[in-house]
Amino acid sequence: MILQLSNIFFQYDTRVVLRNVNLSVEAGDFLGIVGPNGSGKSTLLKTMMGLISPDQGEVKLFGKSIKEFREWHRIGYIPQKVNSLNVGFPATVFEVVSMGLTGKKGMLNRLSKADDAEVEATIALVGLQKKRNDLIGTLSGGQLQRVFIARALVSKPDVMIFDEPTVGVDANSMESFYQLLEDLHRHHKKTIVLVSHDIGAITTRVNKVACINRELYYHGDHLGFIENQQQILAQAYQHSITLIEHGHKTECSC
Ligand SMILES: Nc1ncnc2c1ncn2[C@@H]1O[C@H](COP(=O)(O)OP(=O)(O)OP(=O)(O)O)[C@@H](O)[C@H]1O
Repeated sequence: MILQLSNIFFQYDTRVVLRNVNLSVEAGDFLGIVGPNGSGKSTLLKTMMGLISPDQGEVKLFGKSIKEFREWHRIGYIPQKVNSLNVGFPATVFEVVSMGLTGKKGMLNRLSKADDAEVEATIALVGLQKKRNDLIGTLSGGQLQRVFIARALVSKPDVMIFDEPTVGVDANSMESFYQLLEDLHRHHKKTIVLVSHDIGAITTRVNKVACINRELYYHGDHLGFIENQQQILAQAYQHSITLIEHGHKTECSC
């Protein structure tokens, strides 16, 4: 078992965001997590990564309680809004991808020739060989996203966790992004967890789906989700009401 969340409750101040969530990720899963705006998807990922602690419940990574877990290089996390990060930072593609190894080796250790070769191979894997020496500030949104994927990938994680990776990426790059994920899953045996708004796009690519709106409404095989999609989404989205207030349209999932 790669990841196990048991009876997770979490609230920001008085607002309950996760209620009794039980979710597991097994080796070989390609899990898509869907749900309305503000339904707790990012909070769920942050809980998985130990960035926030649940008020109740237990998180286990690779069979170990998250409190004792230290092998963070086994998990590659690509946070939301990679594209809006400060890309004025004067570093090349090679340098940024190399940073993915410093966590594993420690900041003060120089990279060996073998490490450099690993960085080169990872840059090639995401299709950026020609951009190797370019400053990241000169890249398109789709290319920049690949740099961050390579940075997460270079330490050879077993699982890669993506939070809304296609936001700000154009349609062509999106298609090649999904192809890259498929390649990582199928040929490089990576377990993948992907949060997305784009239900149609992901349910045809993943093999498991979790549908959340604070509580979990579905977790299982993607075909089971597709078959019962209308019913599951109606239940999960039933509290997502659109309020018209003073002429402004406000999405409220409450
Ligand atoms: N740091 C925070 N402090 C207080 N409330 C927060 C904080 N972060 C998120 N929230 C609230 O918690 C709820 C869940 O947010 P979260 O970002 O987990 O949802 P999401 O499903 O990822 O949303 P989206 O699809 O819009 O990215 C929202 O109502 C949000 O406003």
